[in-house]
Amino acid sequence: MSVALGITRPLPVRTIPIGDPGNLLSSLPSTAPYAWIRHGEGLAGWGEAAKVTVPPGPDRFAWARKWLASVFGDAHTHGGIGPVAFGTFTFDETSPGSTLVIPRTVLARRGGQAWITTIGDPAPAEPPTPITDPGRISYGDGSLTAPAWETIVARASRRIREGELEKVVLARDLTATAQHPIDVRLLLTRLADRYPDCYTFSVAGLVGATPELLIRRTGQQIESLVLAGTTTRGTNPADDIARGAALFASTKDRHEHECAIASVREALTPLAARLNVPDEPELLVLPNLQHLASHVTGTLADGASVLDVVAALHPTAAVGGTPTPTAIRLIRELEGMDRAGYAGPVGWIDAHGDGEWGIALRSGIVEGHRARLFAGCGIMGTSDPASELAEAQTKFRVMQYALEG
Ligand SMILES: C=C(O[C@H]1C=CC=C(C(=O)O)[C@@H]1O)C(=O)O
Repeated sequence: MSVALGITRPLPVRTIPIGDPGNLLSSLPSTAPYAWIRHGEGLAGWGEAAKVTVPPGPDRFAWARKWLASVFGDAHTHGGIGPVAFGTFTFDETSPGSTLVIPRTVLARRGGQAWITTIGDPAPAEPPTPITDPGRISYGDGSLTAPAWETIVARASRRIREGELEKVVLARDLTATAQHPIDVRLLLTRLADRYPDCYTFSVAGLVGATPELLIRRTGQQIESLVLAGTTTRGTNPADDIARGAALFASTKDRHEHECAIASVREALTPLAARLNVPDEPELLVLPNLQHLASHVTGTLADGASVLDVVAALHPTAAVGGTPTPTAIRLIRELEGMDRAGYAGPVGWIDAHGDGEWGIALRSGIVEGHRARLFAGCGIMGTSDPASELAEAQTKFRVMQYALEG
């Protein structure tokens, strides 16, 4: 565990409204950029006023909350977006690497208004260095080859048919090696341009564009976008519509989605004074895929922070399975890898306990010349391993596009 950087408490914070800052990403430095962007709004941060590695274990979210309370103190802001912590939590509570960072500078835009928050003496404004290209990218298998992954999908599917569990989400990883160091800002720019409906993020080396909002808290209001059930885009508009309709009609995908919804409903019910879960999913159409999606809204019963809600929700059956403990055991048994931050909560929290956290899908861990990319699929008793592999390959394309353009 490390608490960096001798910060004074309360934090010497200053938030000021500013004019249009343009593209938030264009202010980021190449080293350790922090970002959370959707439709050009969100946060870009740099510098580290405080940073901590959260110890693994069942109490990690409570530990993180305590740390945040001690660092934020009463650094509240009135109006605008003040100091925030960006965070990434590993998928598996026993895995190391969950991290919280309070950047020294945060540029924020919400509802067309913008603010800059600085902690301590503002760092001298250095013009960001030009974004660089990583050159040629070569890929390799991660923990399992494609055929070996198909084998574990078949095994999981059989275990489901035998009645051990209802659903499990299995993932695999690919390694990417670039000719030159990978500039995270290039990945962010490509992702934000191509996937404006997704949350493009960069937190402590974990980079991606996720369509899945685990939870947003704004005061007492909460929102979640639950995704599970996937098909590809069509080759023409009629084909696109036909594939979407087939997804809606697919018993396998509807059941897969219902598992994810049930896990979210179960986690939120004890925390909510009011909860609205739609009876039917909608279709979320992304540039590469279509998902069954349910927009869940509610009001919190008491002062739970966004991180308390994250703690209650993670892992949903969109990334774990049903029942959760059996699915987690099967994931540990079959995948043969540490998911690290992939499929874990990623996002930000402010000093009031508001914030937005996604599930870190369509993502990779980037370091120097190398990246480790992840993709997974919900496996049911009727899953066809070859189709699940094809779905995972399409999901990898998001980060492959970010790397290659
Ligand atoms: C696990 C992933 O996606 C999840 C979210 C949406 C749809 C999913 C599916 O249809 O399998 C997955 O549950 C991933 O993108 O790596």
